[in-house]
Amino acid sequence: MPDPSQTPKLQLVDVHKSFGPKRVLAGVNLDVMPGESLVIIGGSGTGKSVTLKCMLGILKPEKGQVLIDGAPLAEVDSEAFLNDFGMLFQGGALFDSLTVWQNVAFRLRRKPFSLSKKEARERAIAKLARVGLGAETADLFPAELSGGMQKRVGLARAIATDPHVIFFDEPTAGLDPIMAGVINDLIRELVTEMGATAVTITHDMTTVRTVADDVAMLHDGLVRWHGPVADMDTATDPYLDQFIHGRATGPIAAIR
Ligand SMILES: Nc1ncnc2c1ncn2[C@@H]1O[C@H](COP(=O)(O)OP(=O)(O)OP(=O)(O)O)[C@@H](O)[C@H]1O
Repeated sequence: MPDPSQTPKLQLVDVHKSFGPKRVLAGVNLDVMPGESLVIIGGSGTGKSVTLKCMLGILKPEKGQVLIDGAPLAEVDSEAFLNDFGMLFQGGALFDSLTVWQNVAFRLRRKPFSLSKKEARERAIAKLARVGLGAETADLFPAELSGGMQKRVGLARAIATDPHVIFFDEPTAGLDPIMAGVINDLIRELVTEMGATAVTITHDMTTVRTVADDVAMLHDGLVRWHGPVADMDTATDPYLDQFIHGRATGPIAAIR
């Protein structure tokens, strides 16, 4: 379990982000402790992806700060930061023209890792094995794989460099419920065994229950509820209650 006296690995402090007149984040505060798995939930368009992009430095907040290990993201060596994180993209985002092992090893062949082709292939095959894919998949192309296998390859790529921070963007999108369960279990196992800090965005409640230590719910530009996953079901917040039970009626308007 994370130690609360530690400096958070990632912090959003009063983050504001608008697009023209559209205010998306209106003062978001979030701490993610080292080794913690935070899952961010919220309805469509509530700003989960925008929050993730602010954490990654892809979007710049107009106001507020993103801190990495207590230092402002703007002052962190961005290359070192980027080299220490892994990401599972929604839909896999594999390179069609590269084989499975080349996809997994993509960053390993580049600086600062700079593995030889032989070392990179060996590492890729080991990571594929970790996500349940045999060496026979290494030389296939992504188009030859099922959606679930592609997701596993995406996971192998996300962990290829043994990162300390991993982001999962809608990890079960497009998967059937059984495959979604397999991927959720695998994510939880990997995050625990690597001791990594993980941030997942999803609206899949099964992902929340499998992957989260802590849950943060975004609504109307703010963190509406943040707490341990074990407290989620007994929390009295009506917005959280409506969301986690998928009720059509409640404070969240069903038509947005
Ligand atoms: N680059 C952009 N330019 C203009 N508007 C944007 C941009 N990025 C996001 N938005 C708007 O910000 C709002 C929040 O979008 P975001 O993608 O973060 O939502 P989300 O919670 O991830 O939704 P979903 O669950 O549907 O993926 C949306 O209204 C979206 O249209």
